[in-house]
Amino acid sequence: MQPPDVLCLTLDGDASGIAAQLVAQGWAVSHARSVQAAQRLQSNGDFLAALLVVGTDLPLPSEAVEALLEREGTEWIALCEAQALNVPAFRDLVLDAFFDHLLQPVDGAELSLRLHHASERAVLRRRRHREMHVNDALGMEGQGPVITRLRAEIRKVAATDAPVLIGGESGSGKELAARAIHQCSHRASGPFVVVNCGAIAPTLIHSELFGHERGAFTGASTERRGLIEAAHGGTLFLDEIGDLPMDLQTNLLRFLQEKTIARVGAVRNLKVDARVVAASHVDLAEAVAVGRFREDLFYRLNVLSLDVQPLRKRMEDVPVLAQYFYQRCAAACRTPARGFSRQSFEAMQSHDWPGNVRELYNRVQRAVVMTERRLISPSDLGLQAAQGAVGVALNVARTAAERDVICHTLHRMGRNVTHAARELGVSRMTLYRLMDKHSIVLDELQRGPANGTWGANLTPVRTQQGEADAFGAGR
Ligand SMILES: Nc1ncnc2c1ncn2[C@@H]1O[C@H](COP(=O)(O)OP(=O)(O)OP(=O)(O)O)[C@@H](O)[C@H]1O
Repeated sequence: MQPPDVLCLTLDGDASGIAAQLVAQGWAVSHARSVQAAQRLQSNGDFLAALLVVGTDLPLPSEAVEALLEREGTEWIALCEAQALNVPAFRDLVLDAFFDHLLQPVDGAELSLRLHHASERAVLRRRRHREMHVNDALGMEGQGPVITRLRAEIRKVAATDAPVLIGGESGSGKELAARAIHQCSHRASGPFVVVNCGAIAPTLIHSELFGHERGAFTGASTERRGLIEAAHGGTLFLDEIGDLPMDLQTNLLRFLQEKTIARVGAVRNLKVDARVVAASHVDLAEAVAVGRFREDLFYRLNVLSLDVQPLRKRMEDVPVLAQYFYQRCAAACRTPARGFSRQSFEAMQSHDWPGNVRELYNRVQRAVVMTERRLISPSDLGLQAAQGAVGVALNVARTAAERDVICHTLHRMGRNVTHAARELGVSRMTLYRLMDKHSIVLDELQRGPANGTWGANLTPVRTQQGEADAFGAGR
């Protein structure tokens, strides 16, 4: 087994004795004698635990040390003389930024034990960071204000158990929003059952939803659990709720009020614990007004409501969604395509997307499968090339350019963050923040750019040349 790595930074004095003790305890010690050297080691290695050995030269060069300590994923232990803790600035730093501290002279076994604890803590922190990152987007791509607000609303409604009614045009992402509510809720480990009320034959829908007992009707040779029961402990997603026949609306209302159902042909009721999330692309208030939907059920379902906006009202998300779908499709099939042409992005920006996100997905999927080009063209997408200068929003272009420059510089500097930061004229901390913002992972830069560009989250930027100017998707 590989010995665990520890970074040991000594700012003054001699720590060779401590390093020797750690080696004797089975640690692989990377020793640095300056903050810069420690930063270099940290950029090239992966340390769960690190040790700062402090002598008498206090206070420390605070900004540089703080930047080092702030780096996500490493837990630090301070090793100092007792009187060092009388220096208020150092004492505060120890309290605020270190996992633990030990006083000199130190016992090697004790130090090793604390470093193991620190490593375990770093593993936990990294896991939480990863999970938060995954949960951040709730599986919903897009960075614009509309989708950001929707994600915030989803988190709020997920914290309750009340019914939710989701409105929005077909293909806009209502089911995805319902899944996100389920996944953010305390029911996440339970089932998520989807019922498309418009797709089940009226003669079957009652027994599909509520189940039936044996012999309840001709052909019911065995008892059967319905979809509501199948959602016990989880979430029942009723899509196209406006298509539910009137008599079943009454039964559903009873379920919402009493949390019990009766299977067809049953003599007793069953208790079912399922949260109901319903969606409709028709205006249910209007359906109520014309007598096609029960008013009491509407109010019962509409306790909390979410509106998923059509794609044409959040065009800033189109490039991000297109890249996301491209990557998904390209990973699943052989395609010569390496990204979209500039004209494609322009054509996507001028299209009205009546079929919303589903239409965008279908167009990209078709293009990835069918194209014979390196860069997907508007015709591959089945779109007209945009007329005139339809551009990409300036902020979108800026973001893409910023990411590209950072990736290129890090790659050129052998993924050394310190050198790249110097080259870019920013501090290391700023560079780390920017890498975080653009989801840049150092390891992934090893392979180099596809088509000379770093595409993962890139969106188009206008250049002077023709169709060949585009961002690849960085596969
Ligand atoms: N923000 C998003 N990020 C990634 N994929 C999305 C996003 N929004 C929608 N999609 C995808 O678009 C497709 C349509 O979404 P969804 O089925 O949720 O729409 P819907 O509004 O429920 O449609 P319908 O009304 O026809 O049932 C799905 O493949 C879904 O995964």
